[in-house]
Amino acid sequence: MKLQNTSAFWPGPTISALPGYTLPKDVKIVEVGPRDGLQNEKTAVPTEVKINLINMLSEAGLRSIEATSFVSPKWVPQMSDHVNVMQGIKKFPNVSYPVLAPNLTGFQSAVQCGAKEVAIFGAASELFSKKNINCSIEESLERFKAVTVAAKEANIPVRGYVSCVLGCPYEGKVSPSKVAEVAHKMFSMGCYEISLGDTIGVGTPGSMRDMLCAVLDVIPAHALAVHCHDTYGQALANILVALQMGVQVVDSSIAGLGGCPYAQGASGNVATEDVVYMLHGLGIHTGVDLKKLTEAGAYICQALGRRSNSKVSQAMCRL
Ligand SMILES: CC(C)(COP(=O)([O-])OP(=O)([O-])OC[C@H]1O[C@@H](n2cnc3c(N)ncnc32)[C@H](O)[C@@H]1OP(=O)([O-])[O-])[C@@H](O)C(=O)NCCC(=O)NCCSC(=O)C[C@@](C)(O)CC(=O)[O-]
Repeated sequence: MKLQNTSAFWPGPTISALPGYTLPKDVKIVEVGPRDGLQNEKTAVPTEVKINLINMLSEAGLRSIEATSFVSPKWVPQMSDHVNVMQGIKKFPNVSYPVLAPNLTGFQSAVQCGAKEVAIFGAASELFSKKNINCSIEESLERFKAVTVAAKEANIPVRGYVSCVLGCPYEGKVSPSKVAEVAHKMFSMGCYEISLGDTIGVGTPGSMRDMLCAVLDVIPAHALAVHCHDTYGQALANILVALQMGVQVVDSSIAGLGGCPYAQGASGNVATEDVVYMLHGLGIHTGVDLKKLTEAGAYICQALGRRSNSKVSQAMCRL
């Protein structure tokens, strides 16, 4: 696979923030491909491929790369090689390699393997919480409390996800006030950042704005991230609205890989290549090298035997 026209992006004029907000000059991308991108793959992806991918993503200048999950192998078999992944990757200085930990068991195993950051993951929808982590929202918050207490003692930063912020595969509409309530509880227990997940990619710029309005009443913009799946092709538009409301952290997945095993029909996250192209085009700094990023995307697509979901990669590579 030969890369073509890898410098073919044209920075354009930037845009304004929405009234009352500030557009960020620098955006941190949290690369979730090795975890969210691969967790739903039906056949086992070789551990060596996962390690190579993470190393290539580190080389590309990403500052945060979610490496794996310390969840039950019965629930998500694809992540059962978490120990070998964590021990096999090169740990670049100034790069964080967070891992998912749903409970104290997961947290303890993660720390034993050298994890320096963990992420807990809750939901704004009762039914999704039950399907995904086998407990109610209230019970999940109890488990998360135990993780945040242990993490504080171990000096490990904790990121918090709230899923289904713009809709749930089982309950449909989710109210912005419920998202704000769960996000605030997780923030109050010590999460340094709350990532707001449009798990099934049903949001549109208006619903993103309304949800963020509610959350920004209780959590400052600098402690928020957006995590948009691209099922209906709305992810970049939704991210743009979030940027215009001051959000400085965007989750994305190399080559647009992914989907949640407990959200049938949901497609992958927005592609990292497409987010980087948009941000650089707006004059927003990411520290990411787009050429190296597309090479990482080409590598994983070749290993999985599939075409990239990234429009930018498709444009840059003759596949
Ligand atoms: C939360 C549990 C573990 C509860 O699962 P459970 O079955 O209710 O757990 P349990 O506490 O009853 O224990 C049952 C067995 O699991 C073991 N166990 C208990 N905990 C662990 C652990 N951490 N790691 C390994 N093993 C564990 C435990 O030791 C026991 O073993 P046994 O005695 O039967 O041999 C399960 O539901 C689970 O693993 N769920 C994970 C689901 C998942 O990973 N979903 C995808 C990630 S979320 C996502 O993608 C959304 C996101 C984050 O990207 C944002 C967005 O897009 O919205």
